[in-house]
Amino acid sequence: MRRVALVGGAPIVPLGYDAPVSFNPDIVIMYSVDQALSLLLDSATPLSPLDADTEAVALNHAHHRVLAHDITAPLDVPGFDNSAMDGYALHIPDFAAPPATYAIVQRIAAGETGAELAAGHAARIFTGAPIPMGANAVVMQEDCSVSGDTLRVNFQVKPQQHIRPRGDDVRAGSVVLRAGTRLRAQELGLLASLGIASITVMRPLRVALMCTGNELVEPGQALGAGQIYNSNRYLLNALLTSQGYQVSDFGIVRDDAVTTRDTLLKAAAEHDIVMTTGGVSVGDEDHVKAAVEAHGALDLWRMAIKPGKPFAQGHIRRADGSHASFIGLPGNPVSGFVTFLVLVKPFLAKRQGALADTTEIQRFPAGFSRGAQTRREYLRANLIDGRAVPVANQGSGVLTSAVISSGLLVVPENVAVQEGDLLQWLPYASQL
Ligand SMILES: Nc1nc2c(c(=O)[nH]1)N[C@H]1C(S)=C(S)[C@@H](COP(=O)(O)OP(=O)(O)OC[C@H]3O[C@@H](n4cnc5c(N)ncnc54)[C@H](O)[C@@H]3O)O[C@H]1N2
Ligand code: MOO
Repeated sequence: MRRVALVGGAPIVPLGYDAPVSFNPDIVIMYSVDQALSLLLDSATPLSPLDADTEAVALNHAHHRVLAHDITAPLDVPGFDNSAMDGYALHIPDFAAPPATYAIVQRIAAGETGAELAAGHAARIFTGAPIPMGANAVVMQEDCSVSGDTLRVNFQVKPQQHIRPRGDDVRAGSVVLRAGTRLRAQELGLLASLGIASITVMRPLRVALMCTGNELVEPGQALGAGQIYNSNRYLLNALLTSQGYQVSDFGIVRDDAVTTRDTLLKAAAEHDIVMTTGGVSVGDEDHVKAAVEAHGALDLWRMAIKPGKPFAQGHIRRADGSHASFIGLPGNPVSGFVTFLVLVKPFLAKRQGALADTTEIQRFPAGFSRGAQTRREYLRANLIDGRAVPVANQGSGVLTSAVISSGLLVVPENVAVQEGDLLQWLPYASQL
């Protein structure tokens, strides 16, 4: 007979407890977040950059995509010594003490090339223009005076000042980006600076998203008694597309066993990942878990996290014997938001073939005190005067808590917090 762990009476897995790796359907264990995360990551097989899981895309379509191969610079950037300032390129013979005068003999704008500059001569030059042969420094126009064709410099000029040397940014032949890099704006700019017009990236993971619940109504439609709008669909679609995944939106799935099963199987046949919201707790109308167990397996269910305790993960078998990954997010929108950021995001990133996130852990002093809790809690909080202060209403259905906060403050399980204790801080800005 199944023993269902109840809130409060659950066999909470203490920190450091070495839980069995396989899910035993007769015993419902509460995994710690760390255990759950390592189970998830261990089970996340990356798409292979060697097979059909790659595609060539133009740079403008590569935002958020993951590089399939290392990128080696085909050229130096900049490709020539150039001026960092609007001013004058000088051929200074001896860098003697000021003042000094130079004959202005040429003018070089960006995109042009100049002639060799003789000793004691100056070239009018503009930012980005090539430094002419012979020039060994640039002075800013506001630092010197011009009279006719003569330039007067009243200060000590340093050799090579304001000259951006060839290869200063990137040297030809160096590896500039590693396979598995997720392309942000700055990586796209760098690739363009190398003249690269299209790149090979991993095909995006195909994610089927469905929201279960008879109470759900799409925005734009009238609400009946007891109904609510489907917020998870929009929240999760945005989270998934912000990471570059290809989302198939299955909309609302009604709470009945057959519809749930049929939709899950159809989604599994055509997608890498099947993601559901709702229906993973212990209620009679929670059909998702049962369908996954019947047509695959749950590898993970319930963990000591707040919000997000009923989080489920597993796989669904396809007709050909392969399987799709299953992610069952709790129905409460903030629980889905938090478990997506903490667990699903790194899982999907690894499945996609992205390099692991190596962002350094940030910590901030707690702006509050409170007793120990058995679940690790991710409080929606703000940084105020250098302290992390949770927003007032932390309900797992209270989406405004995620809107008015700037990140998640992590309160470890079984630890009492004293004001000033350093707690891990996960800013949304680095998450989304
Ligand atoms: N007896 C117990 N009841 C509950 C437990 C428990 O351990 N024992 N856990 C609670 C916790 S914690 C959570 S979280 C929820 C999660 O339940 P489910 O994942 O099965 O989700 P539902 O019951 O379907 O919905 C929960 C809640 O969220 C609302 N919801 C669902 N989908 C959406 C959506 N797409 N957009 C907006 N809101 C949605 C739904 O109406 C419910 O209010 O279970 C607790 N119960
Ligand atoms: O874990 Mo639930 O997400 O506390 O509301």
